[in-house]
Amino acid sequence: MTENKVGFRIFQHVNRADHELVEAFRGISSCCISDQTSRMYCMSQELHPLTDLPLLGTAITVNTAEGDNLMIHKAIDMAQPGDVIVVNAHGCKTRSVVGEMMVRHAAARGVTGFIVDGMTRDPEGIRQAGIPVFSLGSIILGSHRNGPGEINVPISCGGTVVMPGDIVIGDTEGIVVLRPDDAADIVSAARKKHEQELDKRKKYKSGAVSASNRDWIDRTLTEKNVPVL
Ligand SMILES: O=C([O-])CC(=O)C(=O)O
Ligand SMILES: [Mg+2]
Repeated sequence: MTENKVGFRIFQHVNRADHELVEAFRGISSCCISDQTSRMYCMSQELHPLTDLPLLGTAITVNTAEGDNLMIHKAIDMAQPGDVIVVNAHGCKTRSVVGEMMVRHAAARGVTGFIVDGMTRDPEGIRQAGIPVFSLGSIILGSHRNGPGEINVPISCGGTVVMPGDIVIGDTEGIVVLRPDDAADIVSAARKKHEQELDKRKKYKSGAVSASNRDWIDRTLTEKNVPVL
């Protein structure tokens, strides 16, 4: 029998979404992507963006003990360019688990963002570090470095399941998580919606009163027998 290491172990292999598929989402707003998932694959808005940079990449997942970042440090060293480090820190608000130096080190290794369901610190330094970071907030207290924790297991982050290799897309609106197998079905519809919105924006700016078809409103009200008194 092998020694039981459940809760304190590292999986190295990640089935990352194809680079081209990931890149196909670049520039599309997270809202337009979310709308193509029946609005079912978003993280909680409690995860705040510390920067206004867009986030895009494949997930490396970390399940870490409250207030401990040993496994996050290890994940930074294991990450490949294009990875986003997604951390379940169990919503712990009494201690940070990621700070500026970690973010800068990760960015230098090609990591494209962090999502931390827990606290970060050094908010100003993180804003200057050049990659997007989302967290529950900032706190001065630093992290322990003892474990336990796990790398590259399915995790919960922002109330959503994240699997290693998933596509994560974020901006100031929020964060969407996509299984690679679902992503191809979503991308063209999401881009179409995004482009329609850009077009409508132009029309509204130029003074067009009705840039979109409004028929559905009265149709729905009629279907529901809503009296207009
Ligand atoms: O050292 C840590 O654990 C967190 C931190 O403050 C940094 O990375 O700058
Ligand atoms: Mg620091």
